[in-house]
Amino acid sequence: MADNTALTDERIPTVIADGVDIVYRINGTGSGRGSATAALNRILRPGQAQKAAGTRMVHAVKNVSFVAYKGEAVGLIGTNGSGKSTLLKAVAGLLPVERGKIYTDGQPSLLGVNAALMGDLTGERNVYLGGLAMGMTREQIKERYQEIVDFSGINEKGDFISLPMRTYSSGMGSRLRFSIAAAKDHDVLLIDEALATGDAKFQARSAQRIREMREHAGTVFLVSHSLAAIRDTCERTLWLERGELRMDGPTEDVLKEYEEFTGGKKKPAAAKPKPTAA
Ligand SMILES: Nc1ncnc2c1ncn2[C@@H]1O[C@H](COP(=O)(O)OP(=O)(O)OP(=O)(O)O)[C@@H](O)[C@H]1O
Repeated sequence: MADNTALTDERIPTVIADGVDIVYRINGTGSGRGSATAALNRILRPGQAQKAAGTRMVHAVKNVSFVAYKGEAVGLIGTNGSGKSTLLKAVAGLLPVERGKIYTDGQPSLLGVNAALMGDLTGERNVYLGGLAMGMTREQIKERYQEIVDFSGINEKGDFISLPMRTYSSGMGSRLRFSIAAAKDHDVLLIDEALATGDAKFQARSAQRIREMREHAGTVFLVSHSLAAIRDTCERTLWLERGELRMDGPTEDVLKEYEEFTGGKKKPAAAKPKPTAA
């Protein structure tokens, strides 16, 4: 019999980012930007017109490299505008890279985009729509429908699932989106802030579901400003700052540095004198 022990111990890479740069180009930041002549110029003389129209470039992600493995939950943190969502969109294949390469094993699903839900439809219709968008069959969705609704907790306070989704609070909307996405096992699941809007009970439930998804399938990426959600869910964290990968390591180590950087957890200050009773 063949000895597979060496193979089972091997870590399987699911996402490889190799020296990735992502640049946004914003047209029409110069003078005459709105005119038809400027638009025609842009088509006929792209090089010249780019200058005249004042095309601005935003270098959102700079030379980022990492390897994520099967069974890992990876947190992505950084201050506002540091490039987290941009990097996630590129991993999902929704944004082109300027330089470098991103390799993925399987189809990554970006939560909230794959579940392309519609505000005018009821929650129930959206469960079907989101399920179909993720490649589930009508029968599979029917089978899991009650489980999805129960997990979302949408109906805990009344029959909300039969109301249009636009009537939901932002927390209710993101709970339903997460529940739909979580109904399927994903090769690579990318979650952008989805947990931050749910209440504490839902956050605990979704953290548990992410752990299950990691066991059953591939890799989970979680972008969040909630360091508690990152701590609960991810054992490894990437810290992006101004588009650069500043740190990649065990969550506790990275969060410690990050908290010091953002001033979230300062070193204990010298004790203030207690006010004396008058
Ligand atoms: N569609 C876009 N067009 C042009 N520039 C963009 C676009 N989206 C993002 N950017 C720029 O790219 C940079 C990174 O933005 P990104 O949304 O990836 O950051 P983030 O870390 O996810 O921020 P936040 O924590 O605030 O959500 C920012 O400077 C932002 O202005």
